[in-house]
Amino acid sequence: MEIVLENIGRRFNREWIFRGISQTFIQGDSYAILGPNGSGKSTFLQVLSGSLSESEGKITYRRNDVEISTDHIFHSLSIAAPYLELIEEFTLSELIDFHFKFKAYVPGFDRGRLIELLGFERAKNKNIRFFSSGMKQRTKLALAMASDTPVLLLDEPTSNLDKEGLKWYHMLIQQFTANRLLIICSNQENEYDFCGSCLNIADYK
Ligand SMILES: Nc1ncnc2c1ncn2[C@@H]1O[C@H](COP(=O)(O)OP(=O)(O)OP(=O)(O)O)[C@@H](O)[C@H]1O
Repeated sequence: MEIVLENIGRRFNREWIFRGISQTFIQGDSYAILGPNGSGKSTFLQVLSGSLSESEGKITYRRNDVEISTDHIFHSLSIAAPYLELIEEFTLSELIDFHFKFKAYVPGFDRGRLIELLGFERAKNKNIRFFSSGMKQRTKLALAMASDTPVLLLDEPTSNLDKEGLKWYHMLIQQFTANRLLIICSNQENEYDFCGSCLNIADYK
């Protein structure tokens, strides 16, 4: 899988958030999207994922040399981001089953193993509404990691995680990201210091 950006720009009304980004993202590599608060990292990730349109330029998604349209790219992506809410009315077990109606598990995984990975055996029948913010963040990360997609997009992956959570996040990165295209939006070095390339969104104003 590769994502090719040619001269991409996005504006809201008259304000350009970024312009002139040309970059090829290749499966098997990891990339950090950097920049201070409000610089446009999340906007960039949403454009990259096809959930927000670009204002100028061109994005091409290709898998095994076959082009994928923006309308179908969702199937190839997993996203964990603060603005993507979990369904609060579901229990953890229900949420997992719902999520995996739309995505396949990575080989060897199922609901039980995912709950084990989360360490939430005692919370599996608890409504998401009653989860702490850290528990919700762990859940978002685990759902994305355990989905069998070539592309993994993470926005502020360790927000609300404690020290143990940070270690757990690094374990997930080790276990689940080999041979995938990993893109992380961050302004915290310990979230992305293993990434092979960095792109600073503030350079594209
Ligand atoms: N729907 C929108 N309409 C107008 N402006 C928007 C919209 N969404 C985002 N913006 C603006 O785009 C800019 C970039 O926001 P964005 O959330 O992408 O930044 P960020 O780098 O992810 O920030 P943070 O690190 O704080 O999460 C901000 O000035 C924000 O106000």
